Order: sequence, then C-alpha cells, then structure tokens
Amino acid sequence: MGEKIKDTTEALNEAWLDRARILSEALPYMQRYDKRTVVVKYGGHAMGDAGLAAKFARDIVLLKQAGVNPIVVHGGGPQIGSMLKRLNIESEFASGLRITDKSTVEIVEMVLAGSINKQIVGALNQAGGRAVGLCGKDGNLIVARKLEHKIHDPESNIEKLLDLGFVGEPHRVNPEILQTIIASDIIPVIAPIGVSEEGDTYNINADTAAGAIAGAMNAKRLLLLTDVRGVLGKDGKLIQRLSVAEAEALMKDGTISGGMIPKLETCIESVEKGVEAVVIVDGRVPHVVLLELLTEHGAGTLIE
Ligand SMILES: Nc1ncnc2c1ncn2[C@@H]1O[C@H](COP(=O)(O)OP(=O)(O)O)[C@@H](O)[C@H]1O
Ligand SMILES: CC(=O)N[C@@H](CCC(=O)OP(=O)(O)O)C(=O)O
Repeated sequence: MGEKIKDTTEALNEAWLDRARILSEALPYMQRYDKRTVVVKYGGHAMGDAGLAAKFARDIVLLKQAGVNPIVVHGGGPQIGSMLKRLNIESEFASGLRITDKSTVEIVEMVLAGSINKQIVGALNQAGGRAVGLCGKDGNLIVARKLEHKIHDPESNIEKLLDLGFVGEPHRVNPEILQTIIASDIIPVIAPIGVSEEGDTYNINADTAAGAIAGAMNAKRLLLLTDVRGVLGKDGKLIQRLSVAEAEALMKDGTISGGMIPKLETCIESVEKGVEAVVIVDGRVPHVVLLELLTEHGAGTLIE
C-alpha cells in the first residue's frame, strides 16, 4: 500500500516537472519573438470548429501577453460559399481564386469584414485580450488593384488573361494604422478586403493579403493555418522544408493545385520581401500556433 502511494506521488511529481520543463523551454522562443511582429493567417477551414477557435484565440492572447505582436489576417472562403449558396448565387474558382462579380463582392465584404471579423474579435476579447477588427479599407490599409490573372492555354501554348472581376491584389500597404493599434497594445484582426484608388471594393485572397501585411510590417514570421498538414509531395508525404526554388518547381509540375497555389505564391513573395520564414501549418491541430512558435516541435512546411 505504502509503495503504491509512493509510486503515485512520484508520477505526480514527474507530471509537474514535465509542465515546468515545457514552460521553461519556451523562454528562448519568447526571447526570439520579443516585440517582433508575427502575422497569423487564419483560414476559413481552420475556423470551423468552436473548440479549436477558442484555443486559437487563447494562443493569440497568450502571445500578446508574452511580448509578441501578433496580427491576425483571416479568410472565410467556406463561409462566403455558404452565404452565396443561401442567396442562390453561383460561385466559381480559377487557380484557387473566387471569380467575383459585383453582387458577389458585396457578399464577400459582408461576410469577411462583417460576421467573421467580428466573430474573431469577439473570441480574442473573450479570451481576455483586446482586439480591434478592420479591413483593408480602414486607414487605407490595403490599396488594391485589379488582379491580372494569367492562365496558360495548352492549345495555343500562349498565356491568356482571365477576367476574375473584382479580385484584387495589394498594390500598396499603408501600415500606419496597424502601428498605431499595436502601440496601444491591441491585437489587429484584418479582413482581406482592399480598396482601389478609385474607391472600388476588391476581394483579395486571404493568404495574399497576409503576405502583403507581413512584408509591410517586416514580420519575423508568417504562419498560414490551413486544413492540411502542410505542403504534400507527389507521394502524399509532408514536405517539412522548402526553398523558394523548390516551391516554384512544385507549382510548375502540378504537385500543388487549388488553394495551395496562392498560399505558396504568398510564401515566395513574403520571403523575397524580407519575412524571415513562412510556415504552412495544420489549423486542425489544437494550439498549433503555440506549438509552432514557442516549442521545438515545429510542424508543417517551412519556406525560407
Ligand atoms: N500539394 C498539396 N499539398 C497540400 N494541399 C494541397 C496540395 N495541392 C492542393 N492542395 C489543396 O490546397 C488546400 C488548402 O487551400 P485552401 O482550401 O484554400 O485552404 P484555406 O481555406 O485554409 O486557405 C488543401 O485542402 C488541398 O486540398
Ligand atoms: C479572391 C478570393 O478567392 N478571395 C477569397 C477570400 C477569402 C479567403 O481567402 O478565405 P480562405 O483563406 O478561407 O480560403 C474568397 O472569396 O474565398
């Protein structure tokens, strides 16, 4: 009997020591990211589960508390899809981008800058943080222009322009509004809607918007949360590390398709703009943001 109590006590002590060790191991990572900007792109697929969403909010608030400056840029592709369906508006994609006509862009703005943005702000505030929601229109944060989307026509072997309507690309990012928000110790939450010089509203892929923000803010890291483990090779296995040249080759040979295309294009551009590294991680894993940033157990695909 006495032995049993001793064993249990030892096991408890071990468990406590394990906790202390995990906390202590976070120190060098906290120092690495101290006062540095980390942009987290929160994909529409990753935010589906309420439990996971609450954990995500807690992790972002914890980062802020630990001295990191997190910026959340969110998507909402599946949520826009459901709203369009409810309104009987057809929607099509080309190379992972939603073809966006005038009535679609109104719904996109309503869903992204409206319900989803406020849902994330609410979750962060609920977790004890102070968050403010904005879109690319606020403070002229993302000045966009129409995306010139080129596709390769295999028949004529020439590149053709495909009109995607109100799909934009960031032309200029004005980060002053973000700097003001961050200086007040508030977490910015950004919906990927841009405004052109002429005042038109543009739908921007959320990965692209996150990359532009990360570049303009000289971020230390950009994390892209999605619904796969990372970039998968031809054999279906996770690729843990990719150079810019390797990433370009995977896009050319068709290993990467759909929504992964804008993601990798973003990774390449961000690294070229000076973001130290971009990581594509599985948003379905609880606390993946903390695991990636504050422990040695980095998961997903790192592009540097
Ligand atoms: N080589 C690849 N590795 C991983 N995912 C890929 C690859 N090629 C295409 N994909 C697709 O890209 C998707 C991720 O993009 P997307 O659906 O736009 O995610 P999110 O909504 O998180 O931005 C994956 O679910 C997968 O279907
Ligand atoms: C141009 C374009 O495709 N815009 C995206 C914007 C949202 C997004 O990117 O959301 P996810 O990150 O969840 O995919 C769209 O309309 O779905």
